[in-house]
Amino acid sequence: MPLFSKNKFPVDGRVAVITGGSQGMGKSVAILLAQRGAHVAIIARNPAKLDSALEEIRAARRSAEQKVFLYSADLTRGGEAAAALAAVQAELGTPDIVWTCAGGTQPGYFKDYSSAALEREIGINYFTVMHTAHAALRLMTSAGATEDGRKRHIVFTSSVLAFYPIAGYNSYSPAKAAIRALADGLRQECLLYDIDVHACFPATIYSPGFEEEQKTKPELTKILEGSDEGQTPQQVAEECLKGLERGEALVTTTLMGSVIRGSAWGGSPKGFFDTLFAMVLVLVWSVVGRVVDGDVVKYKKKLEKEGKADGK
Ligand SMILES: NC(=O)C1=CN([C@@H]2O[C@H](COP(=O)(O)OP(=O)(O)OC[C@H]3O[C@@H](n4cnc5c(N)ncnc54)[C@H](OP(=O)(O)O)[C@@H]3O)[C@@H](O)[C@H]2O)C=CC1
Ligand SMILES: CCCCCCCCCCCCCCCC(=O)[C@@H](N)CO
Repeated sequence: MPLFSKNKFPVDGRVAVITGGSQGMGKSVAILLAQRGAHVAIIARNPAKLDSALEEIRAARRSAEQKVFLYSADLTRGGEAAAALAAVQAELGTPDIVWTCAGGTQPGYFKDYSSAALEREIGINYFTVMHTAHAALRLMTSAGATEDGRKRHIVFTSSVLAFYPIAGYNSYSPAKAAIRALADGLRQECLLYDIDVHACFPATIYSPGFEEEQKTKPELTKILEGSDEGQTPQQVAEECLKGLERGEALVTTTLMGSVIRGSAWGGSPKGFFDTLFAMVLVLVWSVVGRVVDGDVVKYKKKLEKEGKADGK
């Protein structure tokens, strides 16, 4: 292996926990890590979906020595997250990698949600991540350093919407932005413990969750995200892993994702080209932001012609 390509995210022989590992991106991440030699535990609510995913993960293993495990829990509750991770520790050992993929949204116009629905979206997209990270960090820190001296990792799954929130996702993007903030702050704090913290920022993933989204997604939102080609869950898992292997703190999975992130780096760790990108994009966005807002105004005028209020 060339000198400068040292893998910063080895998974071989390590214990990896994936929340939301029963379908979509989470299942693809679990399969990919099993193919690379990890012991894999998945956590989600629905036991039947967990069962069938675990069979696929078991079949993907490189060797029969690799252990697999599932645990059904609602991670919006702190107690269940702690119990789930304790069960993984008892079965497979202290987690070396905890990767949160649980999340999801029912897109819509903000005013149309009930207050309870808005709270549910924050629960699914932020509380699950917060509780999982909290429980993981407690286990990891009380277990002390790893035997082989390799770092442990906490990986979050956010969305490009954390950097550029668009109309129709306002129940969801704020939680994804909160994940980005947690990743940056916790990364700094975890320098104390030799634990790396990362966040991944996919754009459209053609997952079962995405199929559900399409049922309530406003036409305007479909127009705004129309330029995004989308990726399969497998592609997203592979791109995330590549970024993690390069040692990136914030990982994007497409060029468009890097472009959107380029305008929003703030104090997050970045490389040389990322810095150049950021300098250029601050200028580019003064045009792009206006163009995209212009699309919304165009859509409004179209609706007015048709005598409709907001496209519904
Ligand atoms: N699809 C997309 O276009 C994009 C998605 N993302 C993000 O990527 C991640 C994966 O998305 P996607 O592949 O679409 O996922 P899916 O919506 O297809 O699957 C979501 C997974 O999370 C689990 N889950 C949901 N709620 C909870 C909960 N309260 N406790 C425990 N597990 C839970 C689900 O299982 P169960 O229901 O049984 O609990 C399922 O395994 C999400 O965080 C999503 O927000 C980011 C960018 C784009
Ligand atoms: C120069 C810059 C050009 C930028 C143009 C703007 C394009 C916006 C694309 C937004 C894509 C939204 C993906 C949503 C992913 C997601 O998280 C949901 N599907 C929820 O799961």
